[in-house]
Amino acid sequence: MLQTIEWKNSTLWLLDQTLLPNRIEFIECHSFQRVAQAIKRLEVRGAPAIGAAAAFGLVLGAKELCNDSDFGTNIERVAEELRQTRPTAVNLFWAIERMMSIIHKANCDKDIIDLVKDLEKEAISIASEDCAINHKISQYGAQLFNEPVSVLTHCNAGALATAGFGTALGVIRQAFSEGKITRVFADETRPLLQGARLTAWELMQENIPVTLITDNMAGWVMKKNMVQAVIVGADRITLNGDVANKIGTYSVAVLAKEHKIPFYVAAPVSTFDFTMESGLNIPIEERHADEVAQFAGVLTAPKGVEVFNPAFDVTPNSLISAIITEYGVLEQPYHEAIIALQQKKIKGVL
Ligand SMILES: CSC[C@H]1O[C@H](OP(=O)(O)O)[C@H](O)[C@@H]1O
Repeated sequence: MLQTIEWKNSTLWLLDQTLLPNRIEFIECHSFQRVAQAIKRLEVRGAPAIGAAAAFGLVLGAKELCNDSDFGTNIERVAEELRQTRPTAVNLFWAIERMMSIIHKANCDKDIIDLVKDLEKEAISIASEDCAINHKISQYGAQLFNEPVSVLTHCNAGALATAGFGTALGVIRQAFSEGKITRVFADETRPLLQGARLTAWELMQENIPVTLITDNMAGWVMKKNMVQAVIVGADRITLNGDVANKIGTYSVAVLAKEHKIPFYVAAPVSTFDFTMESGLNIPIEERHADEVAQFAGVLTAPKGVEVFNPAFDVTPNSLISAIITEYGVLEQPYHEAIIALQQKKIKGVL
């Protein structure tokens, strides 16, 4: 499995996901600005992956500020520039907050060089923990399947979207290894085709049977009983269990309800926003019109046409059969289960 993110010799290497599946190239990041640019461009993407990338971006920023007389002020500027990259995935803010807490807890006379070493260790922990978390999510998720089934997934919530192994695709990998999932139907996921370019590619690397479909085929595939479950990732989950995920997820959830197919969400606790009651207030990133009106630089719509290009939508908790986390599977009523998760986190039990 290719490394989505690698910290080597104080340099962050990112697999350039905009070039997949045709080219495998890595971006060498020596500055936090280059990391911020990679997040904005989706050269690195996926909620856990952008959180880990931002954490290393902060390390790069701190190293640049080692001899800065106003380190405290300027590292905040680095954090803010990284926060501004993408608004929806809460993992980005969670990771930046976790890194900044290392700085805020350091006493004033701590040597900056030592502080940078602490930050580097924290970023490495965020990435390595994510891998372990993915495996826990995958084991819990695989237990939801008792007989061989085909599943549908949307976008890419795989190793490419995390620091390794994946959330929704992690469950698929684990369930496939146990003979419980026999085929995956991957929505191409317009406009940026994370399903066609990334999910189909990831699964084919491991000989997991995958059938690529266009987004508008999902309903018919369900109607024809070609899939028996849906599993997707998440970018932000609120206290009541509403889920923000790639645009088109809400439509898939409505179709799954109509066809009485279970709709599962797989996500680490770092994707939960414990400050937000419901999905009503989740900021939805809107991206450039060209992503919709062009393909590979070729106009596929009249020049100048008005475009609405939200990168995410929100699925209400009522459409979600279960939320799979590294601490187990949450079921309705989600508010109680998520508050309990929050209490354990506060007590340090998690
Ligand atoms: C485990 S990744 C979660 C999530 O992130 C993706 O969005 P993007 O490709 O724009 O970063 C997609 O919504 C995945 O499901």
